[in-house]
Amino acid sequence: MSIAPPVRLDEVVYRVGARTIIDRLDAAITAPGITALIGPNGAGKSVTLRLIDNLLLPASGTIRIGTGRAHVRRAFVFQRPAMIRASAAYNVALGLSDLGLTRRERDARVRAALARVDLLARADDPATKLSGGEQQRLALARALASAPHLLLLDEPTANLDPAATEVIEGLLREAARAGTKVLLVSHNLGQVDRLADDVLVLSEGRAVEHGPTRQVLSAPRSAEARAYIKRELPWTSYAAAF
Ligand SMILES: Nc1ncnc2c1ncn2[C@@H]1O[C@H](COP(=O)(O)OP(=O)(O)OP(=O)(O)O)[C@@H](O)[C@H]1O
Repeated sequence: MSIAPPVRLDEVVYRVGARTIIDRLDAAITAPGITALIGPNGAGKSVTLRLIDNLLLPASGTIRIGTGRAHVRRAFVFQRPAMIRASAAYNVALGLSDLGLTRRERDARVRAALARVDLLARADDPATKLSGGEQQRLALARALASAPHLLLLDEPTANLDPAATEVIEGLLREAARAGTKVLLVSHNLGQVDRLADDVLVLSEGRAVEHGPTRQVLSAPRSAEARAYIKRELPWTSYAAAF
């Protein structure tokens, strides 16, 4: 059981050329559990995840993860998972290389992770030959195998059928219960409603709202959040609230 690390963004700015993509973003994601990042296309959700994972560097502002006392193990599941041309099992094992495990421990973890996403039977198949949805499950297996303190996911179920989506949602709940802090980008507000403890709404590179899921989805306070959520509402149980 790990302790979910807090994630704090303070006046974060990210630019590409002259364009400001993230514009003085402030957010304090301090509660454990699952936090959803929502907002319209181009709002800056994926860039924010990459900034949190240190894959991008802000032009200014600060990002603090954890309390500074202990190393925070992170894992990222991208919207389009990148697999190397090797077996599914090898792709999962890659995520475990710097954990100091024995070969036997590593193999056991790989097998357990593959079983959790129902891909054990495909362990020896080339990862690049798996379907898009299978690769997405494999990416989650790779991420979970390292038992991360912080798990960042960008639309992890976008290509999955409903049964596979349910499996993934169950695994995310389980990880959060075990103490992993989960940050999830999703346009599926039904999923956000099912999974998230709190919701951070981004619009034009800024955080326009952050609160408990029920409150944000049923009674958003900002005009931007209201406009976005209203359009997505037919998929949720909140339609009647508007
Ligand atoms: N390297 C880059 N070069 C140019 N523009 C970029 C770059 N990275 C991101 N952007 C732009 O920044 C904006 C925010 O991108 P981001 O991918 O974070 O949006 P998003 O909220 O995740 O959107 P979506 O819901 O469509 O996935 C977009 O307009 C995107 O085109």
